[in-house]
Amino acid sequence: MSFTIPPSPPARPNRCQLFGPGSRPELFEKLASSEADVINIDLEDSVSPADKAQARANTIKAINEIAWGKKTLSVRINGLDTEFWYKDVVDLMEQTNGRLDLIMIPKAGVAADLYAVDALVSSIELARKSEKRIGFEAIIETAMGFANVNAIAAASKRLQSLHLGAADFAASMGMQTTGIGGTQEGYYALPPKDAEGPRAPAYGDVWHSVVSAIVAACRVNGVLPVEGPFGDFSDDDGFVAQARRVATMGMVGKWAIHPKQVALANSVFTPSEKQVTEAREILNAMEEATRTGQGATTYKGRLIDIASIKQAEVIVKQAEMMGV
Ligand SMILES: CC(=O)SCCNC(=O)CCNC(=O)[C@H](O)C(C)(C)COP(=O)(O)OP(=O)(O)OC[C@H]1O[C@@H](n2cnc3c(N)ncnc32)[C@H](O)[C@@H]1OP(=O)(O)O
Ligand SMILES: O=CC(=O)O
Ligand SMILES: [Mg+2]
Repeated sequence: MSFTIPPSPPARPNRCQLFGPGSRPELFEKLASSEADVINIDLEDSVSPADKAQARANTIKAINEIAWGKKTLSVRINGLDTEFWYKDVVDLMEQTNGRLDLIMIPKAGVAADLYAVDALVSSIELARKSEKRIGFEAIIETAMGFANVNAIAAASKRLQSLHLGAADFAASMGMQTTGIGGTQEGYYALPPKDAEGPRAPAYGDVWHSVVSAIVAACRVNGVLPVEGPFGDFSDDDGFVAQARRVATMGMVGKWAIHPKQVALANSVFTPSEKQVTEAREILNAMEEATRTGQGATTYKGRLIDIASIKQAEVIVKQAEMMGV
């Protein structure tokens, strides 16, 4: 272990973040009564420019009037290159009653993007003598954000989670796709020309490198790594496959852009009974090994050692936080 110990991320469940446009107030009660851990009301890309002011007003009313229960409540503001974002922040902070938990910053490109929002939020909190400190979420969804992900993850003490936004990321990288997340038709390899058997394509994971970069940046800085949208809400199997891939890589949750995706995300990001039982058995086996002076032993025919304790603890801690 390095002498530098990374901070722990916020200890709250973040398995599913359900999004709804601020311009569709008829959805707000449905967001509040969903099973998602986090609710994101969107003022950005799901709201047309002509609706921005009304969406902001709807959102402020909803934050003040709807019973959000124990949900973490977040609003995605407009990008820092627009004329909308400063008023999003000022109005949200000055006209809500303390129920808002997080502000989501889209298209974060450099650490100073978070610094700028932090300065504005801090000034408003000081002016209002606010006891609550608003947290941040930021989306990595541009080539610039990818290139600067480590600096962005370290940019503000308010930052609680970093997200991959596959749609904008694909556009910014110049990727040849219009699909939002998941397996991409063009990203495959074929067996060599003279290999035996059928020449079936093997699809690769086009998001792998950016997911890995986000997870590492988050783990170094005590921030939660979260996957963004999966646009084809008719494809449950595709959603689950994508969610399982990123859960295996260390992400803690995923967005839902339709209510039918909430249960899918919750099931993937809640450790299963089998995983928890196995993790507890590994901890017991290692306790026994330690008692008899061994650093390594076997569990179900495979090696486990002191590193296995840390792996098993990840799953047990997740299960305890989620009450399973
Ligand atoms: C790339 C990005 O930036 S993604 C993040 C920003 N995007 C968003 O926030 C989009 C969020 N999602 C939506 O706006 C909508 O779900 C859409 C446009 C995709 C589909 O909307 P609809 O055509 O109304 O969906 P559909 O008819 O299947 O809805 C089924 C039911 O779920 C409800 N519903 C739909 N979307 C949502 C939602 N996001 N949250 C809660 N409930 C919802 C509908 O009101 C409907 O309820 P009902 O059965 O009581 O009538
Ligand atoms: O904001 C999300 C995205 O995929 O773009
Ligand atoms: Mg986006």
